[in-house]
Amino acid sequence: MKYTPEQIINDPFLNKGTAFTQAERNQYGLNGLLPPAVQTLDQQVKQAYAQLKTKPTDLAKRQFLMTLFNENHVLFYKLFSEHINEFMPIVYDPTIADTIENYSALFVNPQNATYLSIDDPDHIESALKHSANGRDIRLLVVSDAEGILGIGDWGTQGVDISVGKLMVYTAAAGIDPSQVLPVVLDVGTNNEALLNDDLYLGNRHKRVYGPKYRSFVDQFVTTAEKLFPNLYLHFEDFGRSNAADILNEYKDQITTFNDDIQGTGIIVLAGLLGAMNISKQKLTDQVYLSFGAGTAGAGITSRVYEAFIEEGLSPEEAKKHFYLVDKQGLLFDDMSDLTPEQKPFARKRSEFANADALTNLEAVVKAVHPTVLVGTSTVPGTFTESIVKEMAAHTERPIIFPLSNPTKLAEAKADDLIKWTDGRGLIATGVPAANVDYQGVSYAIGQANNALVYPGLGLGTIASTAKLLTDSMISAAAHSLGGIVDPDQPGAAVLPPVSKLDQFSQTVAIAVAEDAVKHGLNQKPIKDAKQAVANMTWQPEYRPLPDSLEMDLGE
Ligand SMILES: NC(=O)c1ccc[n+]([C@@H]2O[C@H](COP(=O)([O-])OP(=O)(O)OC[C@H]3O[C@@H](n4cnc5c(N)ncnc54)[C@H](O)[C@@H]3O)[C@@H](O)[C@H]2O)c1
Ligand SMILES: O=C(O)C[C@H](O)C(=O)O
Ligand SMILES: [Mn+2]
Repeated sequence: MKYTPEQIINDPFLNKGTAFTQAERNQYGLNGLLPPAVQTLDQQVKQAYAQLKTKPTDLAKRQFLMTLFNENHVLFYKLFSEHINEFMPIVYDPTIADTIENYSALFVNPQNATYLSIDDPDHIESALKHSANGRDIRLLVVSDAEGILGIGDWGTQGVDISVGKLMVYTAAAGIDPSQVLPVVLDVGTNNEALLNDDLYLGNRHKRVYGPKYRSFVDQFVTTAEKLFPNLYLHFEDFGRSNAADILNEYKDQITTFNDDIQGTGIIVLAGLLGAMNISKQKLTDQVYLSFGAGTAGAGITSRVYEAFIEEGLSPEEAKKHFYLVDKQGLLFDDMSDLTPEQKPFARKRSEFANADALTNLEAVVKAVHPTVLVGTSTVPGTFTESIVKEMAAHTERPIIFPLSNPTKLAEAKADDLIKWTDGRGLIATGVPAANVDYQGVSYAIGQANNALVYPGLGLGTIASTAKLLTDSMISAAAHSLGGIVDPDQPGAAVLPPVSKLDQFSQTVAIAVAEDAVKHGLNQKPIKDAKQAVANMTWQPEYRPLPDSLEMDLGE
């Protein structure tokens, strides 16, 4: 394909805006298509940051940043990487939830995403091909948007979670933005508000389930694998009835990852290991209670359980440490509506004198005395003062992770948890939380969000050319985050700070790549996993336009 000068300026992968040098303006026919001044990338970054600062709300800031992204990827990522701590909550969770809820009304640009419709499976291949436009796609994030964060079903509007997750991959781990593709599978929506909204941009019918749905997903997976043979396929925010089934179907065949199940499992395990470093306790002495045992809750439980086994417990011994609470209360093995992921951790009624009364969190906390309480229930405010105080009465360092996103759905707020536990709580939240000052100590609150690990995990897996993503690689990722925080500092956080996300993403990536190579999963020869990760890491800086670029200067 030949480019016209205009097309270069309008292609976010090529555009440098005012940073095109005079020589480039001469070569590519850009004279007069830009203001005369030639700026450096740093000058552009400063100017864009100043403009961002004039925006009154986080949503307005996000829209400004997305406009920048649509115009110029290098500038967007340079700006993002210089302000990672400040921009994460704007580009990603929690502000991303607002943009998903308002996607159709705010729509201006498809942002190089691919929109696949269950009503039009014949166009899966051409749509993926045309979106990739000849790019070497190595990483694809796909969502069917049935379970966006904790806000439910958002149909086509969920495309923004694929876009947003990919932005974090690049900002955190330096995945080349020209090698990624965000995809939404529009299989309908059960969100009545969307179905009745004139502006809604997705398919206007109920969500399709069953064989037709699965065959659509399969057609998508097969086609994507065919078109992009070196693909790392990331699934995000699928519903509870599909997420684990889909992962189980493909995880032993292709390099694939479910963020809500596996990514969340890694970050929570890493947070628990961080908590153990602080409390000097043993992981295998903990009593673990999951409140909300859906995709994330069951995924985390399974990962932490595996860690107990790795530390030497037998499966029977390990299982005794885990309790799942869902809508029914404590999950018992005689319940007819357990998911396959819940079943292994369901308890026997005979273990309790008052089993039939264990239908709410408070009763279960009283009965089992958890030392770890993880919330993935989507029900805000459920870690109440009396529940937390009851838990804290029976353990020296209560570990409490209210993880439901976005902010409005969190089971508790960090400052309340610090107060209610008299500063003894080891707390992490799903969205960023400010330090909590309590009785002369400043408590740093870790962010137990899968965004702290999925970028490094993906980079390490892709760089190592691993043919599968294994439990061993996942475990390596979870164990790699130790040693960054000083656990003996008063008020230390259980996880490293987001401000260092770009640094520790490299640490995670190297640990994952080394594990893959150690187990012979690499498809291409790799001498040095660390070097392979470094070679794969993209930097936001202007490069010469490709030699292969052919110009149509109309002369
Ligand atoms: N921090 C993170 O990295 C992270 C990662 C994944 C998910 N999450 C959050 O976890 C939450 C759940 O996500 P998911 O993908 O597991 O959703 P899901 O729908 O698969 O699971 C939610 C579970 O909570 C249960 N639940 C609903 N009401 C309840 C109640 N009153 N009491 C007890 N349980 C109840 C549901 O029955 C379901 O099993 C979301 O808010 C999501 O944002 C956070
Ligand atoms: O998207 C996030 O912020 C984390 C997680 O994947 C979620 O679904 O909540
Ligand atoms: Mn998610």
